Parts: sequence; C-alpha cells; structure tokens
Amino acid sequence: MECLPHKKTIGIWMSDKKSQKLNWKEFIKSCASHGYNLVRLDLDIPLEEQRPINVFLHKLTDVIAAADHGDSKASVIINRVEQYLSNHPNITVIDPLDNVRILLNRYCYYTILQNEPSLYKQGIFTPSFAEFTTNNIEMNIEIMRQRGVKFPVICKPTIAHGSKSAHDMIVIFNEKGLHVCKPPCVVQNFVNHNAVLHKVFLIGDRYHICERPSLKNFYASEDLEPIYYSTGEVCKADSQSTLSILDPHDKADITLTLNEDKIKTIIRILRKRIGLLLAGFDVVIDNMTGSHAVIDINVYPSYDNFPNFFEHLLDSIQEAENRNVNIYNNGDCNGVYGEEFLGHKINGLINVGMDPIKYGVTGMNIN
Ligand SMILES: Nc1ncnc2c1ncn2[C@@H]1O[C@H](COP(=O)(O)OP(=O)(O)OP(=O)(O)O)[C@@H](O)[C@H]1O
Ligand SMILES: O=P(O)(O)O[C@H]1[C@H](O)[C@H](O)[C@H](OP(=O)(O)O)[C@@H](OP(=O)(O)O)[C@@H]1O
Ligand SMILES: [Mg+2]
Repeated sequence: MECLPHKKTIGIWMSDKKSQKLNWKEFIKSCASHGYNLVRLDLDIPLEEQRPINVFLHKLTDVIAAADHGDSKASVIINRVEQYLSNHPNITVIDPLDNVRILLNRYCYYTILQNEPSLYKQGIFTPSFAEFTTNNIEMNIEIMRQRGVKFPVICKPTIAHGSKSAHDMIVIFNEKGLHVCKPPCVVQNFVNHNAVLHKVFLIGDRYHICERPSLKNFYASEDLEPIYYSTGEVCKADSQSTLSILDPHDKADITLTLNEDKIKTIIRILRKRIGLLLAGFDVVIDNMTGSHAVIDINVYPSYDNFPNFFEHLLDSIQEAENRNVNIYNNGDCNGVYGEEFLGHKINGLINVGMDPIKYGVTGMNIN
C-alpha cells in the first residue's frame, strides 16, 4: 500500500489464510477516509526498519500459541513484537498480546465465565467442564464426577488456536468413549440446542449477531461410538452437515428465541474480564430451560456479514487511539492495567474508560 504524508499509520499483521478473506481494497479506502495509511508488517525483519506506526492491528494467535509452546521461530517473532511495542508505548495495540493470551486456552476462558456468579442468576451459563492432562481414564472419570460433567460431552483441545487441530471436536457418549481423548483437552457438557448456533461478533462497543448451523441434539448412551467433526464442517454459514439434521423425535416444534439482554450481559462481562476490542463468542440455547450457554470465545473472528465492518472497525480504532493518546499524554506511559485476572494483569489500554456498550449494529440501543 502506498503511504501518503500527514496521515497516521495502521500496521497490520495476520495469517495468509485470514488475509485472503479480507477485502483489502475496501479496507484501504476505509482507512484513508478515517485518516490512516495501512501498511502490512513483515515480522521476519525488525519492525524498527519498517514504517513507524500509530496502531498495531493483528491476529497473532497462531504465532503466540506456537511461541508459548516452544516454537523457536515463533518465539523470535513474538519477542520482536513485544520488544518493539515496549519501546513504543504510544502505539495503540489491537489487541494487547496478554489479553489475547487469555483466549488461547479454553480451560482459562471457561473458568472466567464460571467465576461470574451474576451470569447464572440471569439464565446464562457456561456448560460444566473439566480438563484432562493425562490419559488415565479412571482419573479423568473422577475429575468429571468432581466437576459435575456428564455424558454426552464434547471433547475439545485445550489450546483454542494455533493449528487446524484446535477445531477438531469429538462428541463422547459414555465412559468407554473417553479413550479417544488426546490430552491436554477439555470435556464440556453437551447442551441440546436444536442445531442452532448464535455467533456474536464484537468490535469495541458494537456487536452483531448471526445464526449458524450447529449440532443436533444428543443423549448419553452406552452403545454409541464417539462422533468426530471439525467446527468448519458443521458451523459455517453454508455448512450442510448431517450432524445438523434433527432426529425425527427431536423435530423442534418450539422456537428458541435469543434474548438480547443476556447477550449484552455477556458482552459486559467479557469486556471487563478479557478486554479485547476484536472478539466473538458463541451461544447455544438450552432447549429445555431456555438458558443461554456460552460455549466458546474467539479472538478476531471472521466478522462474516458484519454490517459496514470496516467503518465500525476504523471508528473503534480511532476511539481506542483517542483513549491511548489521553493516557500517554497524562504521563502514564506504562499503560493502564485493567482488572487483575487469574494472575494475568489485563494490560488493557483499551480497557480504560469502560464506556457502556453503545449499540448493537442491529440498531438496538443499549444503555
Ligand atoms: N457444550 C456444547 N454443547 C453443544 N454443542 C457444542 C458445545 N460446544 C461446542 N458445540 C458445538 O461445536 C461447535 C464448535 O465448538 P467451539 O465453538 O467450542 O469450537 P471452535 O472450533 O473453537 O469454534 P470457532 O470456529 O468458533 O473457533 C460449536 O459451534 C457448536 O456447534
Ligand atoms: O466465521 P467464524 O468467525 O466462526 O470463523 C472464525 C473461527 O471462529 C475462528 O475464530 C478462526 O480463527 P482460528 O481459531 O484462529 O482458526 C477464524 O479463522 P481466521 O483465519 O479468520 O482467523 C474463523 O474466521
Ligand atoms: Mg466456536
């Protein structure tokens, strides 16, 4: 992208896979209309040798996950990024790497939700879960018992990003099925939800909800073998998996209606506890109780069909920058910590000034 004078600069990095899905022409146009140049950063060369930036916009989840698990090349990249950002505290980071790290580990972010007693009272929950760190079936059965995890369960890799296998799931119906688990993994109570998934995409204080195909209803059984699937096969807008076809006895005659007040409550909790500007979460509605189960939280998701995505993104970046400029000019150059979370300081410059969620881009006013 060419650079024009007197404009601020957004430096961006994302995987090639993600980059191919982005409408770069439209993005550059939106950046320009908001007074930004857009440059793609090359993390294989020192950032000091590249154009100075005001905003660092990234999806480094795969690289962070690899670095945190000992990959030397990934570690060089993350160290380079973190050193650069430490040397340039006035750069607005979207989103701070320590905040992103929270969402790399399913056990970690499920625990955030479980530790929010206010959610349960409002008919919101995260399904009971347990983490397997060994292949010892007896130990794992005992852990499930202690944590109220009951069949059927979904087995998911503990690490939520960083490889295709992060999305490889298994539905397990009985104890003998547990031998298929590959620790470290989490097992989570399966919530029957009539094969309808609600995806919530967040950009700062803006959100958009879309429906996606999901899994049909399942029940514990001593006779059923584990069912393997990957999220992308079942839950994309155009997915047509047989796993989404309700069994005849399950033909849903009742419509499960998403409660937007519950969604706003979840958004407030995530902003307070995780503090990401670019995130998403998945909700299924328990078809017996109507309670809303938060089953997943994502870093910088696809934002498929998010209305005027680039405009909302740039507006939010400007708002985040304005907050940072105020903090930086007030001499708090080390950034402002958000709330303590499980030992991780949420180093969230964008956490500062927790404005009420302004509105859902669906036009709902939220106070
Ligand atoms: N506890 C659950 N009960 C019922 N269905 C579930 C549960 N957890 C996951 N699922 C189903 O499996 C799918 C994938 O689960 P999840 O969203 O945790 O995986 P993921 O690969 O991280 O997804 P994403 O593509 O959003 O990152 C969900 O969209 C939903 O269809
Ligand atoms: O359409 P969605 O938002 O469900 O697809 C996302 C998916 O939820 C995950 O967030 C993917 O990220 P990873 O977990 O890192 O694989 C996204 O892939 P990406 O290449 O766009 O980052 C999907 O878009
Ligand atoms: Mg998901």
